[in-house]
Amino acid sequence: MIPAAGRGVRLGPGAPKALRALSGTPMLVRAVRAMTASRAVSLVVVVAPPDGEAEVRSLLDDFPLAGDRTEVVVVPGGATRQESVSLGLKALPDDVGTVLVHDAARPLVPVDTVDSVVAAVRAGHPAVVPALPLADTVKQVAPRDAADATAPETVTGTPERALLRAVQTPQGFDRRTLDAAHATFETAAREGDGATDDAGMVERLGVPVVVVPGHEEAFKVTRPLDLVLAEAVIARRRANDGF
Ligand SMILES: Nc1ccn([C@@H]2O[C@H](COP(=O)(O)OP(=O)(O)OP(=O)(O)O)[C@@H](O)[C@H]2O)c(=O)n1
Ligand SMILES: C[C@](O)(CO)[C@H](O)COP(=O)(O)O
Repeated sequence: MIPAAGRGVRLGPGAPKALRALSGTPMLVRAVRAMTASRAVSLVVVVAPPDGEAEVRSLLDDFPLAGDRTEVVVVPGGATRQESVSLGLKALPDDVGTVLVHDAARPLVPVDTVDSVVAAVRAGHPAVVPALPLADTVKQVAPRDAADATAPETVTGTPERALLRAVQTPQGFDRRTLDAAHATFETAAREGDGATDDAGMVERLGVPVVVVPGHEEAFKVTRPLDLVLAEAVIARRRANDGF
C-alpha cells in the first residue's frame, strides 16, 4: 500500500507532494515502480489525496508502471497518514496475508530493501521495519512553554545513539496484526494521539517489531533540499546503469 494523500507542506507550495515530478516522473509513479520491482508484490493500493483521486488515476494511466502481474487500485485518503493507511487497508481483498506500507515520499527505495522486509515477514516476524543508524546525536527537549514560543528549548536528555534507529518504509506486516493495530488505535488518532508510523501502532499492541537494514536511498523527500538529493540519486543511477 502506498499512502500518497499528504500535501507536502514542508516541501513548500505546489501540487500535493506525491504528484510532483522528479526528473520528469511523478514521485508516486516512482514509488509504485519501486514496489512493483519486487516479485513479491502482486497488488498496489495507492491512497490518493481525498480531492485528487481522479488526477492520480489519470497520472497512473499516463506512465508505464509494471508488468501484467501487478494490479494497481486507487482509493481516497484521509486527513492524517494513519487515517489514509486505515482507508487503504479496508480496500485490500480478504486473501492478502502480507502487507507492505510504503510512503509515496520515498520514491527511490531499492528493491533489495523491499525484498528483505518481505523475507523477514515471511520468516515469521509479524512486523518489520527497515532502518539505519543515526549520524547525528539526538537530544530530547522539554515541551515548549506556550506563553513564550521564542525562548530556547531546554535539553532534558541525550538518548544513547547506538541504540537509536531512523526508520524508513516499506514497513512489512502480517495483515491480521496491521488490521488489529489500526482498528485498536482509530479512536486515538481521531483524538490527536495518532502514530507517525504503522510499526508504532503495532508496538502499542505489544507485538514485537524487528528491524532489517534500511538504505540511504530510501530517504523521505520532505524538505526542498531532499529534491536536490533525489535528482542527484536519479542522475547517478542513470549514469551507472541506465535506470
Ligand atoms: N493525510 C495524509 C498524510 C500523509 N500521507 C502520506 O504519508 C507519507 C509520509 O508522509 P509525509 O512525508 O509527512 O508527507 P506529507 O504529509 O505530505 O508531508 P508534510 O507533513 O510536509 O505535509 C507520504 O507519502 C504522504 O503522502 C497520506 O497518505 N495521508
Ligand atoms: C512512516 C515514516 O516514513 C517512517 O519514518 C515516518 O514516520 C512518516 O512521518 P511523517 O510525519 O509523515 O513525515
